[in-house]
Amino acid sequence: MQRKLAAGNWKMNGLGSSLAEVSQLSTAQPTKHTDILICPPATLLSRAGDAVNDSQIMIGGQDCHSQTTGAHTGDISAEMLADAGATAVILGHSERREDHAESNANVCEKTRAAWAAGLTAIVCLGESLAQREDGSTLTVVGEQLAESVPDHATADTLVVAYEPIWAIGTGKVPTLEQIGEVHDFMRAQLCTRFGTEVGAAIRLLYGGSVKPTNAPEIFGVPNVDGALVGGASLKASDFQAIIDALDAA
Ligand SMILES: O=C(CO)COP(=O)(O)O
Repeated sequence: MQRKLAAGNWKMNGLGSSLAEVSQLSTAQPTKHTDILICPPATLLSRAGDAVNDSQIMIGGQDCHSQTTGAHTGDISAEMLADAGATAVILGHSERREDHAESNANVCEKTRAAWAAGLTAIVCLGESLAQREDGSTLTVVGEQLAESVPDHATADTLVVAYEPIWAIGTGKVPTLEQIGEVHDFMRAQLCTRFGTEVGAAIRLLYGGSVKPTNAPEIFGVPNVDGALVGGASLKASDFQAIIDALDAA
């Protein structure tokens, strides 16, 4: 059985003092079938790597450039993330798509760069509130999935995160039926494109206001293989409760 994944996206939060939260997580009992990933800001990557110690916790980036080196002031390549100890990178988060005008094509190029550096790409998708309300959720998600993910994905190199934009940081969560509908749809699309074996094994994360209180029911939805957690990943006790709920699901 494919392992589940609890991924924490710290976004633009965290100073050296925040590493105490990572150290706290690193002392927990090993999970049975759940991988744990923390994606701190780039400034903390190598120190977070030190703080996870020899625990099972992995470290990831929040974005990478599509090129390996060059004149791109302020950007970070996938190779640099790997060099700093990352094993994965979040790509195409809605905040990147919005703040930096990232298109599906950009995300696709970045995913190729991540793979070339040996990183697992966590490709994010999700509809806006207007798109949810006008009934175009599956069209939008289907197009993002088709265009943001390059050919030749495998279960080791690709994770897909469904994050409805209107659920991020708002405390609003789709109904379990709505989450299930999108996850079933993404699963079917991945199976059609990459074959049943690969498509069934690619992990599908839900993200958007996941908290210790709602995690158990969300993890009970078929085709939800984990979570991409923002705010609740900043506090070790909250993130640990989400990890525990996933490991028990
Ligand atoms: O954007 C998210 C994770 O990438 C979700 O953020 P919140 O968990 O804070 O809603």
